[in-house]
Amino acid sequence: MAMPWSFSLQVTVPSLKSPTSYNQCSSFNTNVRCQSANEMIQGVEFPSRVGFLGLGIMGSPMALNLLRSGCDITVWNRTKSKCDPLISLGAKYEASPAEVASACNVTFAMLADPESAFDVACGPNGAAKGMAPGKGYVDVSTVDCVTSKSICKHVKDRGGAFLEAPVSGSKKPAEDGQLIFLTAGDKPLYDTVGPLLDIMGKFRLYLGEVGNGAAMKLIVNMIMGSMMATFSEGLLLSEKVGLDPNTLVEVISQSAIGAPMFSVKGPPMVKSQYPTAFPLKHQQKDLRLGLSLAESVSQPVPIAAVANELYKVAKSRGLSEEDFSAVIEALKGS
Ligand SMILES: NC(=O)C1=CN([C@@H]2O[C@H](COP(=O)(O)OP(=O)(O)OC[C@H]3O[C@@H](n4cnc5c(N)ncnc54)[C@H](OP(=O)(O)O)[C@@H]3O)[C@@H](O)[C@H]2O)C=CC1
Ligand SMILES: O=CC(=O)O
Repeated sequence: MAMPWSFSLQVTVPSLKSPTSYNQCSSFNTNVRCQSANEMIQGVEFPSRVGFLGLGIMGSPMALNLLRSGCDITVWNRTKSKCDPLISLGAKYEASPAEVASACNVTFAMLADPESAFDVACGPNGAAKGMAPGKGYVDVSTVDCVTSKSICKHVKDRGGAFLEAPVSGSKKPAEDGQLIFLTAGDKPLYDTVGPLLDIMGKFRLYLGEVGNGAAMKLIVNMIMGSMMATFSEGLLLSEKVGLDPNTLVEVISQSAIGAPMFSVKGPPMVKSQYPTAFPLKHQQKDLRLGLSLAESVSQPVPIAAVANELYKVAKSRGLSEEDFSAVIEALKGS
């Protein structure tokens, strides 16, 4: 049975998994759905109006992919100018999160941190004010479990449904619709927004109670932050002992510890280049939240704790807005 916040469009939805299919979408009229020759999904149920709050590095391409696939999108961002490219492609605009939520059946939020996610959802003009029975709120920001549960409560107090759905994957996966969604919360809402998650991502997981998605995301990023820190040490050590760090990257890529992160970030790191995909300040935030999660269950995480200190040093050296791979700079100069 269709949930109250959805309706059946009975249309053909494109697979947006390759940049080629983006290029085939020449019209951004929200009534027109682009079609790709392969991987068509028939009769998909979409929420009729979709809101998107937070158009930073991640939110912008995610909202763009929804727009390009024909969703009726309404956007809001604290810095309004970031809405303009989407508005010029056919997105609607509302002046506050509350107004977006009020105008839409389902509203996504992609905010920087727990404070901004809470404020945008539950502040004076927050999305919760626009929630009502039959509406859904999907928070895709990386936050801690306590914040997520608190946002959930505010949404539910207004009669809405809530799903936390933090993503794994960075700027490029967001652009390519290749994100991984780690969701938890109201299952009917998960089922309703599934087709939207499939436009933005390649894989989704439903983990049950609110807090489980946030915890999974923080654990993944705690590991990632530690991996990047030790990779940085290895690159610098290889250079100091007279080895070519690019050769180290190559060796790692062929070995059991090979990971796309090392192959993609390694070569620019060797050249001291850190084009921002995942801001260092967000990686440090995730380590901080991961440590707090570990503390809450008395789990020792000494490696992550040391890695966190390194990111704090990098931040103090003015590297917050650089890519998190710039953490290597914190190890230089001795
Ligand atoms: N970049 C990445 O690779 C990934 C990031 N994430 C997570 O996704 C989230 C967003 O990341 P990303 O897009 O990179 O971050 P950005 O810093 O690019 O964007 C942050 C967004 O939050 C908004 N914001 C910040 N503070 C406030 C506030 N006080 N009130 C209202 N809005 C605010 C910004 O608005 P404004 O434009 O006005 O500053 C912007 O829209 C973070 O939680 C991050 O950890 C998850 C996976 C990958
Ligand atoms: O949160 C960052 C990511 O790359 O995932």
